[in-house]
Amino acid sequence: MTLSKTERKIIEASIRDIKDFPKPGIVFKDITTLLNDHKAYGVLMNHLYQRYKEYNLDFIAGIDARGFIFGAALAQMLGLGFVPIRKKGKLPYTTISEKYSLEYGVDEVEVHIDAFSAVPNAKVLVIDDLIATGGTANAAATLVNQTGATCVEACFIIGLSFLDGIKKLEEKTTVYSLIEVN
Ligand SMILES: O=P(O)(O)OC[C@H]1O[C@H](OP(=O)(O)OP(=O)(O)O)[C@H](O)[C@@H]1O
Ligand SMILES: Nc1ncnc2[nH]cnc12
Repeated sequence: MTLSKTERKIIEASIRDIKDFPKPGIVFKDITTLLNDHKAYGVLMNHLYQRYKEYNLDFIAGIDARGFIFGAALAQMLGLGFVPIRKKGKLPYTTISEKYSLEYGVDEVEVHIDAFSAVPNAKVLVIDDLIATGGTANAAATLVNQTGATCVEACFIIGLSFLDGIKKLEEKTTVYSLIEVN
């Protein structure tokens, strides 16, 4: 199930473009306006629910920080557990971690080693608000797979398809992005 034209229009209209943030030449896709728009947020969450109720998922894993907002709400709607994939140094229990490249330098994400252990061979959806270079999502999918679970799909509200993040991630898992920005 994919987004209808009407659903796409409502969601797209609720996302605000901020030019030259955080630096000149970047158009920042601001999802705070989507979250503030009850109708658009509802259309989005209902679409995600309708799509993923067919997937027989075991967990939703959200990426720090904006992926938590969509991931935790979706997990609750689907009756599934939510797992946070966090930036380094935030999780209290034993973790596994994965480094990834940013435009400048490196960063690292972590997950609790037992996050998916309640279900053997768990099927996991990774979710975030946006994919740009794909470094963050790639590291998240790698972590999920390293725990013994499987990342069956990675979902993004916005995909910056002028970068090759989606293409790279598709080598590892199925990718679904609702709004593609060229
Ligand atoms: O595809 P990439 O090039 O890896 O970039 C995408 C990531 O960047 C943003 O998060 P950010 O690291 O800014 O953290 P935040 O959600 O805490 O703002 C966004 O929410 C994604 O997680
Ligand atoms: N253009 C963008 N807008 C919002 N979040 C981002 N993360 C990486 N690139 C981004």
